[in-house]
Amino acid sequence: MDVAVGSTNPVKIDAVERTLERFEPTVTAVDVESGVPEQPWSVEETVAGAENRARRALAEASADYEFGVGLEGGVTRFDGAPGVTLIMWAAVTDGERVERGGGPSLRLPDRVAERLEAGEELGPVMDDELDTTGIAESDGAIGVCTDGLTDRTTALGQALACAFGPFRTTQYE
Ligand SMILES: O=c1[nH]c(=O)c2ncn([C@@H]3O[C@H](COP(=O)(O)OP(=O)(O)OP(=O)(O)O)[C@@H](O)[C@H]3O)c2[nH]1
Ligand SMILES: [Mg+2]
Repeated sequence: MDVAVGSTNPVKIDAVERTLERFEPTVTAVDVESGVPEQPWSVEETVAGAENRARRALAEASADYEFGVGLEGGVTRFDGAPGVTLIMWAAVTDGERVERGGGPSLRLPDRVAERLEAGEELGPVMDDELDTTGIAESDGAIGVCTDGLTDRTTALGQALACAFGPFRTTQYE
């Protein structure tokens, strides 16, 4: 099974390889535009980014690729909930149908949220606050903010499972 992923971020490629392991996929990174801002600021924008990445990755891959996958991280405010929430969404397409799946979400620290509201992007803000380099390519904000109870690979993998599963099960026929 050949899968084209709309990102070159190794953590996203790893999430796809690990989650789909039982299908023994060949996973290829395709450098595509998400078509949304670097830091999406709503569920709609985040889902749109995931869908664009999935469609564009499949369109740019060679013809024998079966699936395009898009993974997108975003932030949003939810009515009635305090602060700014990190969200992540996956989209999978077979070229006709598109399925979407949501991943874990959690409230970001207020000092991080304030900088996002000023227009900054989460990855660089986390690196700056933590004095790390490339946290978005390893544990991610979700790994740091859960004290390692989960990490970005696992979290994105959960979103992917929810978007990919409907292509495998007969429950939707
Ligand atoms: O979903 C996430 N889970 C996390 O735990 C996490 N930690 C940081 N970020 C940041 O969220 C922004 C949009 O993410 P994103 O989908 O554009 O990813 P990315 O920029 O890392 O890769 P890519 O755009 O090259 O594919 C980027 O600033 C990421 O650094 C996370 N996103
Ligand atoms: Mg990005």
